[in-house]
Amino acid sequence: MSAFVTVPNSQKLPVTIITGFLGSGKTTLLNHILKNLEDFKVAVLVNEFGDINIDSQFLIAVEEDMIELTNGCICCTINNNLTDAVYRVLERRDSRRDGKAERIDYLVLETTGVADPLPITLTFLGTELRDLTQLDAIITVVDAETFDPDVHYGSDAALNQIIYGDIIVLNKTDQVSTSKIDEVEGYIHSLKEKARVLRSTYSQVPLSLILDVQLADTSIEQQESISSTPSSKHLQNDGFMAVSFKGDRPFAIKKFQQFLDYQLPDNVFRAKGILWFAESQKRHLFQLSGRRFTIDDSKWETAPKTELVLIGRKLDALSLIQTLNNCMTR
Ligand SMILES: Nc1nc2c(ncn2[C@@H]2O[C@H](COP(=O)(O)OP(=O)(O)OP(=O)(O)O)[C@@H](O)[C@H]2O)c(=O)[nH]1
Repeated sequence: MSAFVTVPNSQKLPVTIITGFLGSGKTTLLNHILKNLEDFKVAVLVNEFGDINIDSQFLIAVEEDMIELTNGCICCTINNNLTDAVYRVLERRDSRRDGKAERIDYLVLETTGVADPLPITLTFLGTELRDLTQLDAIITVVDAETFDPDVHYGSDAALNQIIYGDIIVLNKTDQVSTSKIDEVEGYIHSLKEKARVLRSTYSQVPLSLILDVQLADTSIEQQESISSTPSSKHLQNDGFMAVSFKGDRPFAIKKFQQFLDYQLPDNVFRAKGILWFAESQKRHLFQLSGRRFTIDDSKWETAPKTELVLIGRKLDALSLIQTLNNCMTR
């Protein structure tokens, strides 16, 4: 690491952090950026919560924990140590194994929905990464549909996501009335008076408003006392937990439907995964956020299997896994 020397601003790697509560639309925003950032080569850092990496299902080739995306950009998992992951990207930009330096123009980091952005921000502003990277902005995606002050005020991470967001993307506006959108925007302004709010559906915001905007408040580092030193080694989860389920037999559709209708505990805020149903030849991508879920079909590229992650507070992991086991065909 000490091989790096201080570099001029223009050579620092610009960094955008995407944060936001569970299921708000962060990966959707990341995909929007990757699809529309022509002529830029982006490195993406993803920090999945739970031990099954669902978000990387849209990725193609894997080289160690660095992944080449379909559009030539690269993606790297954080695996609990953010600083190391950033250095892996910087080292790759500096020189690759074949001796050729690689062009990387931008770094986008997607946090988990339960991450407090402050320690992550301080990792960029309060360590030697400050000399190698340029924090551009923290973008916070807020779900206009499931935004609930009780949940948000009960979670330091969720509150800090809004308070430290330089830009707030108020997403899923297709799911709610204008008055609810106004109400949520009112809450956001009550937490952060001068918040810049962009309303969106499917996180479709103009990239010129969110990237290379130089909005990051670099004084955060001075404002925060030494007591909140960057905990980049262990990203904290604010009381949330993830339960992972893998099934090597298919689910019976009816049983899984019953699970969703009657057995899914209220403290599950978010679930996502790949589902294998006995009654279908297809691979089903399952997304649940709040009480709403979607299932999209695609073709199996691998042997069929079920992989599901459920995220919430105080989950009874054993009972959830037992219930899901019972959804599988005998
Ligand atoms: N109706 C609607 N659905 C949306 C919108 N934006 C995202 N979604 C859906 O909401 C679900 C969650 O979106 P993601 O982008 O995966 O959310 P996330 O914030 O990355 O989720 P986690 O990282 O698991 O916390 C997916 O099924 C998306 O397709 C929107 O504006 N409207």
